[in-house]
Amino acid sequence: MSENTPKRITLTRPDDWHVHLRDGDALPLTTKDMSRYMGRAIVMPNLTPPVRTVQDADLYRDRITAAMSKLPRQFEPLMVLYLTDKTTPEEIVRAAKCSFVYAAKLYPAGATTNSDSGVTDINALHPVLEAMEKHDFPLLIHGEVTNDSVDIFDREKRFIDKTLRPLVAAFPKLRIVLEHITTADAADFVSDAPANVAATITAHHLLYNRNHMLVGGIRPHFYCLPILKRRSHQAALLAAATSGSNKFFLGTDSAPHPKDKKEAACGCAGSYTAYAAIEMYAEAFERVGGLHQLEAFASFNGPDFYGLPRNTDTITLEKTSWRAPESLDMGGTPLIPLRAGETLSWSVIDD
Ligand SMILES: NC(=O)N[C@@H](CC(=O)O)C(=O)O
Ligand SMILES: [Zn+2]
Ligand SMILES: [Zn+2]
Repeated sequence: MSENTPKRITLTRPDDWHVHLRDGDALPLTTKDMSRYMGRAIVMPNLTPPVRTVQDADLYRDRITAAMSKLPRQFEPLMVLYLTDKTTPEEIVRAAKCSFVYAAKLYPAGATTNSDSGVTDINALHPVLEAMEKHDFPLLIHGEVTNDSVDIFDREKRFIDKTLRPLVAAFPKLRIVLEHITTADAADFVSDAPANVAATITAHHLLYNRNHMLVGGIRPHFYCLPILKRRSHQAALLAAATSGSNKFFLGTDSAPHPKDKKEAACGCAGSYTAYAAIEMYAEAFERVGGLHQLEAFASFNGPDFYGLPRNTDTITLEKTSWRAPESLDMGGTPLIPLRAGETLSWSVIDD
């Protein structure tokens, strides 16, 4: 940390371009945490059953809005369709024309939490991708192959080589966000790709590597997909996020699972960070002397890529430490957030 690190920074209000709000009893907590200072949130559609149609998205958006109605401030939920083998080009056209669906998400079937209804053959999806390209409707991707034979630490790189590179070549105008990137390979691929290809990066992949998850005991709350990689990949992600490139932006991938589903013999993938997201990003950026790049990453690059206006008001962060809660209440079920009980060094203060 350099001596002239600021103790207080004011940023244009950020947005979260990748979050799991879940549904039902989870919504009071997830919408409360998201509403503290985020302007907008790209709401991931991997519910059970998933958000497959504009009508599903409309109803889900109503449930989110209802959960938010008692909160002191609101954020705007930007809805996303979940692509399946049965998605039609007509549904894409409907989504592109409606005012509240902003993208469609590709989950390779079996790649992550609630991806069972995902896409089994991307080649069969070509008519849908053509419609997306034609209507300038962004494609968001969970970029991992699912073959049993591919090592879990190699699944992102393999997806880039096997699927993403050909996809970008076949649909040169399609806007693509490679979500929650975790490797130097992904950072390099996105940096070198044309301007219509971008990536989100989570706070946890900037702050941690696989040693944090596995050395001295197995820590299930660090288990998320794509899995934390080795330290050199973490360094590459930090370099990309703080590089000043407009291709990288904030997406927390905050993904709550009940405590007993994480601390289990076969625990779920996903880490909950939304309660302290910008605070954790500030810590990561500060660690590499990149705080001056935080505003572009958190507040400019996302809306610019999606073709939406930047937020016009601001939030202020102060270097004041606070203790993260040991546990949160997700609709009557305990949820252990990432960093539970630990000290966080940045706070968001009211203007
Ligand atoms: N990231 C995760 O580990 N989990 C996410 C799904 C996802 O974003 O892949 C979830 O929904 O729990
Ligand atoms: Zn994912
Ligand atoms: Zn996610």
